[in-house]
Amino acid sequence: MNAQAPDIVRAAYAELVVTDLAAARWFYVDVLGLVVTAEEPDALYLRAFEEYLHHSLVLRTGSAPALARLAYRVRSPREVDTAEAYFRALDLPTERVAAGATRGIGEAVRVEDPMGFCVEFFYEATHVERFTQAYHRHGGNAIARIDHFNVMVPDVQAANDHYTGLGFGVSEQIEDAEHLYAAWLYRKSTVHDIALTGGDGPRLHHVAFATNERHQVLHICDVLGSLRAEHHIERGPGRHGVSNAFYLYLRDPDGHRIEIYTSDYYTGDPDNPTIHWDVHDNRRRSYWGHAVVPSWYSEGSTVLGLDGTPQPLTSPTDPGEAAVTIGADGFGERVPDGEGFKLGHQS
Ligand SMILES: O=C1C=CC(S(=O)(=O)O)=CC1(O)O
Ligand SMILES: [Fe+2]
Repeated sequence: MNAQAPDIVRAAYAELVVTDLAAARWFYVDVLGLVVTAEEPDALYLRAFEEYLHHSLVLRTGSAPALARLAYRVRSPREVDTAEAYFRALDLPTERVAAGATRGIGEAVRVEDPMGFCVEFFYEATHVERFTQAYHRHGGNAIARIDHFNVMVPDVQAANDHYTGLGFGVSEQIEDAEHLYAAWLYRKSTVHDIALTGGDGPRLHHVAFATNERHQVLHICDVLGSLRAEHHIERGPGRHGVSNAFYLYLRDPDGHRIEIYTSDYYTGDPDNPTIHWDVHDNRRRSYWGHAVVPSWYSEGSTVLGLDGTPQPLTSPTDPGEAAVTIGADGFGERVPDGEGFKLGHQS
């Protein structure tokens, strides 16, 4: 009999390894405006304004940039036990960690999932002051909360199946008749808590934070411009096809990708339909047809396994999205309405 999947509430925090904590502090606190919950000589614990759990991002000093782990909150302490039983039944490397293994987080279970990511499941966490209406503290770039993780995997279908097995709904997919190129899956009532991007993996593609309004996304761009730090902007601002969100992608001083994201949509009804995008639809990733900078498809962060060592990469066996897409989000030639997609000439 299959073990019961844990009742996962949402994507809750990520721990990133950074090589220069002061530079990371400048980016995440001075530029993005995240709140410092706690600070140690080799670690920062950060949260966004609407968050009352201890943190949604841990930055820890290390010799090379990496994703240490992704963490999901579960619905009760008992669900931590359920998670442990579920992953042990899958015969995956699993360990129980005591409260305080991560400052501000209670007892948790950590697993190396089938894709090679270290993923933690917890319930108990220290509550701290919530600054939802502390408008005197918000900058024009106020970030509300963590929204989702995006990971790079060589087999999107297998990763999709792992997460649906954990009870995630599928909100959107990019596909053709032969292949699933990307997928977005959710537990909370938004478009996703986890997105799967095809490519060499396991790698972290990005961690995304949500703002409540588009002007806060735009203000981050203006702040970076005024600081002559515009090189941290990788892609956007723009409107996604998938998710319908208004987006901006940044690269932090170590190259970790951070998305700032707002205005996706509700997915909370049990019959929420999956949206299927044809891989040839140029609007799928940028609804206005803007080109997607090649680094957005090709670059990601190293991932540490449960033992803390970098995970080796595996390449996809099937052709990737950029290999099969005509136009690849570029300046395609407009085809008469109703005759398929705006197809362009791939450079
Ligand atoms: O959050 C996201 C929503 C949509 C997209 S995409 O570029 O529109 O596919 C990427 C993304 O996964 O970062
Ligand atoms: Fe995203």
